[in-house]
Amino acid sequence: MSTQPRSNIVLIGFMGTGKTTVGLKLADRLGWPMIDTDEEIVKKAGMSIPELFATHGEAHFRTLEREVVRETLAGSHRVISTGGGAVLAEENRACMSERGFVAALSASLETIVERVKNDSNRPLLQGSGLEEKVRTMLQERQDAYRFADLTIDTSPLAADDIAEHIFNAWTKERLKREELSG
Ligand SMILES: Nc1ncnc2c1ncn2[C@@H]1O[C@H](COP(=O)(O)OP(=O)(O)OP(=O)(O)O)[C@@H](O)[C@H]1O
Ligand SMILES: O=C(O)C1=C[C@@H](O)[C@@H](O)[C@H](O)C1
Ligand SMILES: [Mg+2]
Repeated sequence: MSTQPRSNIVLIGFMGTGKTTVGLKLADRLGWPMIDTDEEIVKKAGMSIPELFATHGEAHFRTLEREVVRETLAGSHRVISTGGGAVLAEENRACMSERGFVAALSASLETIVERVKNDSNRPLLQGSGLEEKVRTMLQERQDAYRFADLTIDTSPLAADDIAEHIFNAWTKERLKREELSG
């Protein structure tokens, strides 16, 4: 891997917490490209995420996701917005921490339901009982997001302010690292 450690910013968090929306703003602020792992998977597979789940199953989706995480993090100076379940693989968490500054976006149950309820692009949330599905998955996954360098509750905040907050935290960490390395 490249000799530049942690030279990317990685956004993690549950579906609907705003990783794609905030990632675009942050990339704009930094003048870096923004890469969305879900979009890279769609390109690789040549089909949408719902089609991919329906045709090849979730396990195959997760295999492609691990490949895409590894490939995108091999680069530097990128904002990488990840799929909500990418953190479930230990291999992905290790790669994210090694290669990037990791910001976790969170949101209340009510906010998440409100943000995702009219979108049919998330196969794990289709069918009835959306609120119960989100509640269960949030509980199951809460520990997987804890390795982040920073966590922000996005429920009351505008995407621009979240991007600014991450930019400031990342700048602080970079200055500290530069000071330490002399
Ligand atoms: N801070 C915010 N305030 C209000 N609405 C927001 C905010 N962030 C995102 N949204 C809206 O919530 C919806 C989901 O956002 P987005 O697609 O960025 O989430 P995501 O974390 O990338 O989800 P996924 O894990 O499924 O890719 C979008 O309609 C977006 O416009
Ligand atoms: O939380 C998840 O497991 C997922 C989130 C989305 O971003 C997509 O990666 C896919 O729909 C699975
Ligand atoms: Mg997204």
